[in-house]
Amino acid sequence: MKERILEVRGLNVDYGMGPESVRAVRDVDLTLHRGEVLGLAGESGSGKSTLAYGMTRLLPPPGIVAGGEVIYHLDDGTTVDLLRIRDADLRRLRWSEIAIVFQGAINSLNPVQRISTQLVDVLKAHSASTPRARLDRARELLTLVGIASDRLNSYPHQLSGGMRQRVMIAMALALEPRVVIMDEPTTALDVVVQRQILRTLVDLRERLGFSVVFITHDLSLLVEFSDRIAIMYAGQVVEEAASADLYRTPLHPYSDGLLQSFPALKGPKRELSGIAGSPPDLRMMPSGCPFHPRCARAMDVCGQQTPVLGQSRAGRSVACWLHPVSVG
Ligand SMILES: Nc1ncnc2c1ncn2[C@@H]1O[C@H](COP(=O)(O)OP(=O)(O)OP(=O)(O)O)[C@@H](O)[C@H]1O
Repeated sequence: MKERILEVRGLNVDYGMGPESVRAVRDVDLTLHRGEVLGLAGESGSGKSTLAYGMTRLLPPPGIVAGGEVIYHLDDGTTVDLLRIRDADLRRLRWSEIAIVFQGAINSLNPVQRISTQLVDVLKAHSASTPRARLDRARELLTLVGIASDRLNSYPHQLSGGMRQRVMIAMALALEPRVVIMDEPTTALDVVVQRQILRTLVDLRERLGFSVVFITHDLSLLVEFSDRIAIMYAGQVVEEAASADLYRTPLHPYSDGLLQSFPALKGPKRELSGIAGSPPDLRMMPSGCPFHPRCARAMDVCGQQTPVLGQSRAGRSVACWLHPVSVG
């Protein structure tokens, strides 16, 4: 069996407290294995970023983790719950074990500092090497992500958007983390540049052996670059499958709708249909399956009872009454 590295169990995240609160992530279970790329997809507002912030304890207020655990498997075989360890211990794990590149990170480079200074700062904060060794490492990191090392002395504005994104990836990889979490890192870039950057990341993953959680609303990118995909809707994971299985035979009508929203990668051209309607307001969630008001295949049970994510009879992981969970 593949080695687990990060396990999210029963994670609930709320915005606000008391009667006004909304649940933006509901009872999410996810497992990331060593060396794999796990894609997280869903329309805007489905809770992808909230999940990523929640599991790494970086939620800005009024976000609150309302329950669950996030088990991280250390190299020595022991585990820690990221939601419960001390702040100081968590800080030690960030960057060195788990690196996170959040939405808009491309704009978080300091405009008045050279790339060299910013890369060296990350290295300085976390490792005790000499200035010379840090500079060499910064040069090496740039080369690793496909930027000529003579750009080390550039300022961010002297680099294209794609290069700035590559610098962010270089920073994330600086301390050789075992897990890299990326939230829509490439949406500000055009499709060709996005693909090139993802290709670089996936190639590096193969060479360096880290695992990736990659978050985007662009399912076509995930199908191409991830090993497994989890689909989120209204804060819940509604389907999880190997990328190829999801692409060939999506089981949840929502996954199917998302796939119908982009052109086929291979094979015959198909009609693009998308999904009618919009995601529910979290303050007024529909009864039963949250997707049923938009679902062309909804049955009576869908408005009455909430399906849970479980193994269907075919051994696939889906939360939908069309694919009842096998019992026993
Ligand atoms: N500060 C906040 N207060 C209240 N609700 C919030 C807050 N931030 C996010 N939400 C709600 O939580 C839900 C999940 O948002 P989130 O940003 O995690 O979704 P997402 O799938 O990452 O979307 P996107 O792709 O647009 O980033 C949304 O319904 C959003 O309105």
